[in-house]
Amino acid sequence: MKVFKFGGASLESVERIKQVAQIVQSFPDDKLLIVISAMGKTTNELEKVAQNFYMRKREIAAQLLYNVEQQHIQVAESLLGNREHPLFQQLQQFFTEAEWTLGEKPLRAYDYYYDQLVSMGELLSTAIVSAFFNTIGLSNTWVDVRDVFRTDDNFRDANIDWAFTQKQVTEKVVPLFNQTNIVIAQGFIGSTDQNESVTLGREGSDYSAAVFANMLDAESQTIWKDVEGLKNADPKLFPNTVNIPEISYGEVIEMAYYGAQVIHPKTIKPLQNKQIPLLVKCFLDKNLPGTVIREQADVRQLPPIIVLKRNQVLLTLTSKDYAFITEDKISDIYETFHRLKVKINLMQNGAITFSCCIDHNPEKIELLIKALHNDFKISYNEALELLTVRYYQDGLLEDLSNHHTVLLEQRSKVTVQRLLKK
Ligand SMILES: Nc1ncnc2c1ncn2[C@@H]1O[C@H](COP(=O)(O)OP(=O)(O)O)[C@@H](O)[C@H]1O
Ligand SMILES: N[C@@H](CC(=O)OP(=O)(O)O)C(=O)O
Repeated sequence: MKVFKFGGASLESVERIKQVAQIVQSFPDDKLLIVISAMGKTTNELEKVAQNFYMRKREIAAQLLYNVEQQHIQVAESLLGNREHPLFQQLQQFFTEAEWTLGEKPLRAYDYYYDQLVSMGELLSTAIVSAFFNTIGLSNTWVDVRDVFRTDDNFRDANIDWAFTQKQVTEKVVPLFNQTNIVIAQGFIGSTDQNESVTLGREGSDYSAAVFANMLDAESQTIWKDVEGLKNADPKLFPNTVNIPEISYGEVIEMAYYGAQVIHPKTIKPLQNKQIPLLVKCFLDKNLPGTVIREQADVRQLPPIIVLKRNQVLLTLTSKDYAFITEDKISDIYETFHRLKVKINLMQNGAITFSCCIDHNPEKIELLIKALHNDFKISYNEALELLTVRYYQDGLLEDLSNHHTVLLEQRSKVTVQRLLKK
C-alpha cells in the first residue's frame, strides 16, 4: 500500500488534474490511498466566505460562495464532458449545506463556522477527481474522511483521536481495497463526535496523508509538488537552489520549525513512528528523482539550508521599574504569549529588555500590548525578515544579509538566525 498526497497546486486546472491522472495510471499494480487538498486557492476563497458571513456581510459571502461553485462546476464539466453525471448532484448537495450555514445567525465562535464552510474545498475537489478517475478507468472509491478522522472540537486546529480513528481506518477504509485498488479521501478535514466538520490547520493535508500512512502501515508516502523535490531553499525566493536527494526526518522537522513552507510540521512524527519513508516528488515530471526523507538518511552531504520568514515584527519589552528580566519575569511573559497563542520565532533578553520576533498580526500585537503594558514599555519594529541558515558558511551569510541591517542574531554550531531590516 502506498499513500499519495496531491496538493492544491497539482489540481489548479483541468490540465493539471489530467496530469495527476496520468501519474496515478503509472502505478497500476499498487493499492493507493490518495489524499487530496482543495483545488488551487479554494481554501483562501472559502476563508473569505467565512469572514464575510461572520461580519454579517451575507450578500458578499453568498456571492463569493457562488464564485467557488461556478469554478468547480466548470472544471467538473470540462473533465466529464456533460452535466448528467451524478457528481453534479453531489456537488449541489455540498453547496446547499454551505448555503444553509450562511442562512444561520452566527451565534457560535468564528472558528466553528470557519470549519463548517472551509472544509467544503476538499469535499468538492475529491468528489470531482474521484468521478473523473472512474470515467477514465481509474476505478476508485470516494471516502468522506469525516466518517473516519475523529477529532476534538478545537476548531481550525483539531486534534486527532488516534484510537477511534485507527478503528475507523481498519473497519471502514481497509475493506474498501477489496473493491478498488484506489481509495480517495480528503486532506485537512475531520469531524467531532457531534458530526461537526473540523479542519486540522492550514496546509494540513500532508499531515492527513501521514495519519493514513501510519494507520494503514503504508510502505511509503509520496507528496506530489510543483518542485523537483525538497530543496535547500524555497525556489520562489532564492535563484540558485539545489535539490536534496536524501534527508532525515529530524532535519525536515528543523526546517519546518524555522518556517520552511513546504511540508506541514506535523507530518513527520506519524511516519517516523513507523519508519515510513516520505517521498517528495514533482507532479510536473514524475521521472525526476525527488527527495527521500527517512531516519537513516546520509546527512554528510547536506548543502546550507536556508529558510526565510517574511513579514516579521520585533517586539521589545523594557521593564518600567528597571527590574532585571529574571526567570520569573520571563515565565510571566511566556505565559502571556502562550495564552494569546502567539508563537515566538526568536528571542533574546538583556538586563531590563526582552526582545522577540513574531509573525505580523496586528490584532495579536494589540492584545499583547494590552496584557503587558502595566509592567513594560513596549516598542515594535515591522516589515522585517527572519533568515535562518543551517550548515552556514560565512560568505553565504554575508551575501544573504547584504543591504540589510541585522537587528538580532543568534548562532549555534549548526544554525544561525538573523532578523533583518531592509
Ligand atoms: N525548501 C523548499 N524546497 C522546495 N519547495 C519549497 C521549499 N520551501 C518552500 N517551498 C515551496 O513549496 C511549494 C510547494 O508547496 P505547496 O505550495 O504547499 O504545495 P501544495 O499546496 O501543492 O502541497 C513550492 O512551490 C515552493 O515554492
Ligand atoms: N486546502 C488546505 C489544506 C492543504 O494542505 O492544502 P495544500 O496541500 O494545497 O497546501 C489549505 O490550503 O490550507
